[in-house]
This record gives sequence, structure tokens and C-alpha cells, in this order.
Amino acid sequence: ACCSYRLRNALHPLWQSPLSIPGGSRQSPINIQWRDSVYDPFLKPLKISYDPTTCLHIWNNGYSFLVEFDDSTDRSIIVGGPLENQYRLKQFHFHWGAINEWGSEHTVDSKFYPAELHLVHWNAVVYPTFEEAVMEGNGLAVIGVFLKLGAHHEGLQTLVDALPAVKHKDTVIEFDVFDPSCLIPSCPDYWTYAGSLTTPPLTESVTWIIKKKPIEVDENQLEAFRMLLFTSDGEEEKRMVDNFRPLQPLMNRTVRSSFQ
Ligand SMILES: NS(=O)(=O)c1cc(F)cc(F)c1
Ligand SMILES: [Zn+2]
Repeated sequence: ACCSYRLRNALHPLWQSPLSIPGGSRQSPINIQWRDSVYDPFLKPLKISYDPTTCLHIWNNGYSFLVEFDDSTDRSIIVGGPLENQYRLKQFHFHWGAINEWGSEHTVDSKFYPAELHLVHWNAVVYPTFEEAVMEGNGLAVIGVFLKLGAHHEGLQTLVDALPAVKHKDTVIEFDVFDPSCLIPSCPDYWTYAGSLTTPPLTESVTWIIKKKPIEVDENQLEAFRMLLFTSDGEEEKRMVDNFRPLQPLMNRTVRSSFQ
């Protein structure tokens, strides 16, 4: 199975294979096999405290759209869970498919969701900058939330309404009050494992915290993601879809669960 991953990575147009990541032994995303995850009673509840006024703007970076936050102070942080320090919110973004059959980066028992939210935090207690934290094993903490097709999501809609303004690569729109905790399920259950960024530089610096419960969004909201473009204004239009990395080998890792 491992070599087929390498082949798949090598063939996939967007990503280097683990062969080119020195000692690539903790790459992301992975399939989470529910029955192989190990309940860890010492895992704490994850504590999330976001200040909605730290929200800055939405940016189409040509791969996804990022909602970026002012991370110059500890106003929006997470602490607890598997984390030894508190981590500062820097941005959140999504990965999605061209159709509802796939789109998430992680899978659960080999099931894909139509989309996946990543809330990216960095260890400002230990490292002076995000760029340095990206290079360190305990530098980042990313909360992953699965999106499933269902009811309209009120909180997401304020974000969806702004997307036409960032249709093209390298466009930005001011977005100055948003509380991303409305996108996180109230159920406290999560899986956690040691992994990597899923886009270049693919550094092995991420403590992943994957929420067990998905949030529900409706078809129109998913379609709004698919109207974004990878391409800049004036270039031949390429729809921004299927911006997820192929699954990576688990290698010598255990996925822990916060629940039995
Ligand atoms: N997709 S991801 O959450 O692993 C991620 C986060 C980040 F801050 C930078 C990246 F390039 C990729
Ligand atoms: Zn991501």
C-alpha cells in the first residue's frame, strides 16, 4: 500500500511525493479508521476562545480562500485537548470537491465528505513567528471540521455572501467581524494525531484535531465554493475545485480519540 501512495503522490500534479520530503514519516491527510483509534482518557477538552474582532479579510490565494486573523496578540486562541501550550488563530480555509462525492482531505473509515474546514493555529508561546512555527514539530495545531450536505448554515452564509468579491486568485476583501466558533460542532469529541501541512511546504509541524461530528451546509453554499477560480482575472478560467491532497500512509502512527 505504501508504494501505491508514493506512486499516487508522484502522479498527482500538485504535490511532491513523500520521497522528496526528508524523512516523510508523518504526512497528512490520512484515513481515520474509527476502530483502530485508541481512546486516551488523559486527553483534555479543547478550549476555544475566539475574539470575532480579530478577523481581518478574505483572500483567494489561488488554492483556497483564507479568512485571516490578527495574530499579533493572544485574543483568539485554543488550549487544552492534546496541546501542551496555547495556540493562536492565524487563518481558516476549506478544501472541497467538484461534486458532493468527495472533497475532504481526511476520510473516516474511507468515507469522503464534500468539504473540510481547517482552522490553523500556531504556537506563539514557544516560537516568535508563524513562519518559524511552520518548521517545528509542535509549531501548529489545525482543527479539522467535516462539512456534510444538509441544512442551510446561517453562520457560513455571511462568508458565502462575500465570496463573489474574491472570485479570482490574489483578490482580497475586508471582512472585519466573524466568529469562526460558529463553524465548529458543539459536540466535544475529536480524533488527534501528529501530521503535516497538506499543501507545500508539507512540513511535519501539525498536531491535527479532527472533530468527530460534521457541520451541515446546503447545496447552494457548496456551489458557492465551486464558483471560485484558481486563476487570476484575465486568464482562462479554471474553477477552484478538488483542492485536496491524496491520502498519505499512516506509517508508525496511532490516532487517539477523546471519546469512547
Ligand atoms: N491545509 S493545512 O491546514 O495543512 C495548511 C495550513 C497552513 F497554515 C498552510 C498550509 F500550506 C497548509
Ligand atoms: Zn487545509
